[in-house]
Amino acid sequence: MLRLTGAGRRFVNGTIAFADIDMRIDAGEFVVLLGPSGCGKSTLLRLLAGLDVPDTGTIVWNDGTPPAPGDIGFVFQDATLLPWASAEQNVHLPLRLAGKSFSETRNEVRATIAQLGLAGFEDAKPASLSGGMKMRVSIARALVSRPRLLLMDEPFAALDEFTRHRLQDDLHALWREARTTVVFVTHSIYETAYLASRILVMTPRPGRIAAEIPCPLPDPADRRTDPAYASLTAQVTETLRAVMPA
Ligand SMILES: Nc1ncnc2c1ncn2[C@@H]1O[C@H](COP(=O)(O)OP(=O)(O)OP(=O)(O)O)[C@@H](O)[C@H]1O
Repeated sequence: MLRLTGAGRRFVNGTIAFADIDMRIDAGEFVVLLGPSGCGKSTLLRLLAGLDVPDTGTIVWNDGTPPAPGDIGFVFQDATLLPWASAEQNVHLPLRLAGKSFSETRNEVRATIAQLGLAGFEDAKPASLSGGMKMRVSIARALVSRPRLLLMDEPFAALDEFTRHRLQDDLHALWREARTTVVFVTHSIYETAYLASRILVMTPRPGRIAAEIPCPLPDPADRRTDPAYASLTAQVTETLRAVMPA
């Protein structure tokens, strides 16, 4: 889908977020960027979203043109919902910004809400939803325009462990079904091993891709108890230990 070559980003204050990043994202992958705080993961996602540009290097899209608005969905750590709008209105927002009325997109909006397990909560305002439900609305909003690329920046970091597991399960099931290309940023080794089809490990700032770990795990109903999952988390832990400075 895309390739970054020698990409670097240096801010005006001199901070080098990342340097010499070579990476490719293939269509249908679930790529997890795993790295310590401040290694430039969010900046890298912003670059993939077209919200920022590299100072050095290039980003090349396979079909020659950067994706149009609507081709990329973005989910942040905070659900960033409009507090005065219902779940349904929040999910409709990107379609509204693309000039599509609610009446012409009602079916897509409601189907996406149902896909995220929120049928019956269409009229609920964010204040009446739990943290996990708000994040579900946020993911539905990112998916409603059927993006080619879904970028997720630590979306589950603020959730409790139970809610986090359920959202990981549901996201993984959605990905298995639709095979939307996902780039997911996290600090969590367990989350990485559970979700990824390929892991890119980043070093502390300036971030570099220090290791790549393919994840040939099967798609079991419960990956968490699979011995292959345990050995993958051990492999990721060992890789982190090897690439992090002492
Ligand atoms: N606009 C900016 N101007 C200057 N420095 C910035 C700017 N944006 C980010 N940085 C710095 O660049 C580095 C990388 O930031 P970024 O948010 O990409 O890291 P991250 O790996 O996503 O961190 P975290 O995991 O804590 O969210 C950090 O040191 C940050 O303080």
